[in-house]
Amino acid sequence: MSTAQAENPILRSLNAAQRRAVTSNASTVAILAGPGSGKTHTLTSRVVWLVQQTGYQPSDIVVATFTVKAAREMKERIGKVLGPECERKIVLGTFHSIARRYLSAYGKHIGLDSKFGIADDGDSRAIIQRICKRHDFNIDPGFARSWISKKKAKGHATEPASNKKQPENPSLNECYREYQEHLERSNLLDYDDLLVRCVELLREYPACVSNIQAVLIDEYQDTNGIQYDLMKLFAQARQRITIVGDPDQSIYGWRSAEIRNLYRLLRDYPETDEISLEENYRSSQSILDVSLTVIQQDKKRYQKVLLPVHTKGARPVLRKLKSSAAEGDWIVSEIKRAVMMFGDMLTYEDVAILLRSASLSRHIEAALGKAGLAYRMIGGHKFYERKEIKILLDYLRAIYQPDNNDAIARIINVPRRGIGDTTIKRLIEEAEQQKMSLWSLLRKHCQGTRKATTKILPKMEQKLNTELLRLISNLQTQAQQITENSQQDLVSLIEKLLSQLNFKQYLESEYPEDHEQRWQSVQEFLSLANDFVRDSANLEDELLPEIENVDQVKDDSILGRFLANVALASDAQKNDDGAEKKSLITISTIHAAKGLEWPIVFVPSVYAGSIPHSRAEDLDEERRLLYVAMTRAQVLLYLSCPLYGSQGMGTKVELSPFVSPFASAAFAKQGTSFNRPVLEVVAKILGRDLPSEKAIFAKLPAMFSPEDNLFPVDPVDTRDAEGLDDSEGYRPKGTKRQRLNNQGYNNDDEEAVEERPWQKEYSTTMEQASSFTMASLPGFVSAGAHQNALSAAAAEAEKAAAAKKAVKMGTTRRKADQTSLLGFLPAVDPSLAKHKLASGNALNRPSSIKKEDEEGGSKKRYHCFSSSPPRPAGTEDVKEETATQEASVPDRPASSFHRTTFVSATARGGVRPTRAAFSTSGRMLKPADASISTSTRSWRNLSPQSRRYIAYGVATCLAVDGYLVYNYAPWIVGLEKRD
Ligand SMILES: Nc1ncnc2c1ncn2[C@@H]1O[C@H](COP(=O)(O)OP(=O)(O)OP(=O)(O)O)[C@@H](O)[C@H]1O
Repeated sequence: MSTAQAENPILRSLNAAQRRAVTSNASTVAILAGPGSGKTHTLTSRVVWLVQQTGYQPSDIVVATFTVKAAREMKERIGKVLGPECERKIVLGTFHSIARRYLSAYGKHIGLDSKFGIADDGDSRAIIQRICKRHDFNIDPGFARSWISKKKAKGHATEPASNKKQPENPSLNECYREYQEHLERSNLLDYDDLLVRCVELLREYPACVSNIQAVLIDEYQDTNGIQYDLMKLFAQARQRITIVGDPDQSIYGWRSAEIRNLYRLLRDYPETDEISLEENYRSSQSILDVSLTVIQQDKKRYQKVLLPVHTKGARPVLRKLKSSAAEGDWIVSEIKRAVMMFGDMLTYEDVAILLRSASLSRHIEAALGKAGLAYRMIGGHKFYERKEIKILLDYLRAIYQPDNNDAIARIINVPRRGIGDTTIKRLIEEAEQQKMSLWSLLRKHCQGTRKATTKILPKMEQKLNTELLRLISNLQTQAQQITENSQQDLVSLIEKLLSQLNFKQYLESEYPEDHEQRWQSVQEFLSLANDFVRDSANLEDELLPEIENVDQVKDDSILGRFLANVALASDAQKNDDGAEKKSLITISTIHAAKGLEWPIVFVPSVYAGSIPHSRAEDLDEERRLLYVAMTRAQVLLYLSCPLYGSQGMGTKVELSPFVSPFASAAFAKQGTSFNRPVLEVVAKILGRDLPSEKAIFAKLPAMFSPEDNLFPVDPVDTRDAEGLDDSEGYRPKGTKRQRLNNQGYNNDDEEAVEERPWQKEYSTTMEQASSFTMASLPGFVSAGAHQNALSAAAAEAEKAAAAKKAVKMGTTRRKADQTSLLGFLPAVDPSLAKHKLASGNALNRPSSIKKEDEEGGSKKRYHCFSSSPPRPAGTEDVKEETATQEASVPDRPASSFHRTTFVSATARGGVRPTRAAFSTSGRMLKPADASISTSTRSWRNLSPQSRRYIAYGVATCLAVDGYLVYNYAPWIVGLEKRD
């Protein structure tokens, strides 16, 4: 390296190979390297180098990334070095967003109306579904959708019929043709069209990219055929291309990503300067070792070196849990433990939970919600997919582009205008048959200029005319004014729309149970629109550079740009950039986590059927997915596997074959002890300051367990042995738990406990997250919202229980407002009763405190051990218990079942009593209301089986109610006899 290079600040943070890549003079540079080796870092530095040292104009550089999030991060990094002015000028974004900008500016040269809209996935699916139904095609609409998409991705979009290879089902071609016609009529482009039409544009009108000096592509291994063509076409003027990629991280095969593109590049550009980066800067050595063990099972892969720069660090964990619900609870407890034990050094922001599929989020979300931990989701459904927001967006789409049939169809009867689904369907069909837009058809109907084949009653016509057509036409005028008159803005347009629709009242009548939350979302939508107006006030930022003699359309409609921004923001959550940024745990699909990193990563549900996925065609790609997930971790990596899958206790699962061969050798069975040496290594890898022991201990809450010992390490399937039923703490509405009498319960009508119709706590998954999303953080789900959902579900369950009780009065002596604890039973793992806490590894005391003790100073109890007091000898119940071998539940006054560890928070050394009172009929009492305890039978008179059930019920109540929240592990709970 020359002295000039050594002094250059861009190069100072790079190793030799990275520097070579950044400064290479070759036209084509291919950087192929493993995860965490600094590929993105190098690519960003090369952009800076090309601007600062080579003298390229920022607007002559195109940088394509794979996700919106990655684009934003790269922009930020570049902005920090080159300044915001330069950052804005670089054409940087996803392939789709770059294509949209070019099509909007130059699309007229290929006959495209610059006011085109974007059909998102939902729109495409709906259109295809209608076509299949209309023609009675014997094809699955989902399959047709992906068939069409694949075809377009492979670059055959413009001539579907010319494909030599006949499709298995000829209806597919017909469906494709109609679908395409429909999009054209509605002036819509779907995601694939954006790329296809951009290829067409750049081929037919190369002048529009004649200024491009360099094209840089991140995550190259996931580009597909059409993206490869685009890359080449963008670079056609100077042929300068830099790509970074890793074949081991190719995970988008299902989206037609072509790993072969790597070989194509080397073939098409034989002079390519190939550079490999061999040092991993991200992860600890043990995380890297275990990740490499996973990927090296693929013998066909392209071998490359990847060496850790960091020390070993904590051993990755592979934890087995009884059920998916227990897995969620364990993840929560482990997150809390890590955050607490690292003091302020780690926050919830440092934690990611990466899922093979979005539907696996349900148990995790439930556990986080129960614990009150806020989180954000990436890769699931988003803010813009909430019902109320979709309605507003459809109105805005209709205003911007009334020929958008789908948007019009969705709002014809929203708010209700008495037009039924059948009429709407007929109208759409009529419009499609007449090859005219729905909007034109409706106008003709209402103006009486068309003899309708579809009958609409005159009353409906009038409503349509006054409520929909006039509204849209008026707002169109206003939208036009926004463009012409800067005084009018997008927000006021939306406000007018809201008032004309009486949207607040509409939400109140349509969604009486959660209209307030929905109205809050609407407010949030307004503030997003406001932010958009503010951020894109300068239209120049959006424009491509002027090229001599090349005509460019200036997309000056802020509404159009706002809608495009919404459509293309599908894989990004807008971060809250407000002053008080909350520390949020991230839940993400593995796909959406590509290119990102977190200090702590959890990969739940590592079982066959989940990863590899049961429907996956390419096992190697599934292995690469797991590899991508594992290599996102910097210092702590946790894999977990329940005994039963997320479908419930009926689906026993096996550990993933990708880890089972070396599970015991490579992984720890439970979370590491966070002792000082471990903390120090973590601090060193992350380059953060480690708080003092004293500072950490001062913040530890009472009853806090410093070890990962709240869940059995080897859970046993006690289902059959215990005769418990097989749910996981929730069951579908209407199904009944087995009566305890059948289980040998004391056959007395007092204990003939009636069912509580316990509902599952959460119906949300990442796919249906909209109803649980917190208004103040777009796309983020608040724990509060979950709590509300939980309370609502519980209230409903209570009501149903009371109603049922009214019918069955006499079967139980519980009062109407009392609920059976038995509803909670199966959520508690019976095997825990036999669980022994690990010896040793108790929490270390801060050295200063030890010293104080030794010197006879004030005796602060920083930790203590409790164990069960000796049993009262010779009592009747002890005998009974011995006789029946039911030793799992003690029959003595309140105490712990097992020895356990806890920490006192008070200087007085007091520990909150670990006991709970309850009435025999099942009502759990908190200490505060102990005086109203009305137990009619003594504990002693219950059978051991009954006691055990009640014990578990109480234990779970504690967890659910949040009482003794740090101590909710069931075996810590004591029982108190009350007569
Ligand atoms: N030379 C370097 N010195 C120190 N840290 C580095 C260096 N190069 C990269 N890093 C750091 O390593 C981490 C990983 O870098 P980066 O995200 O660029 O890797 P990557 O190869 O793109 O990873 P992946 O393929 O997994 O997305 C980042 O935190 C980055 O700041």
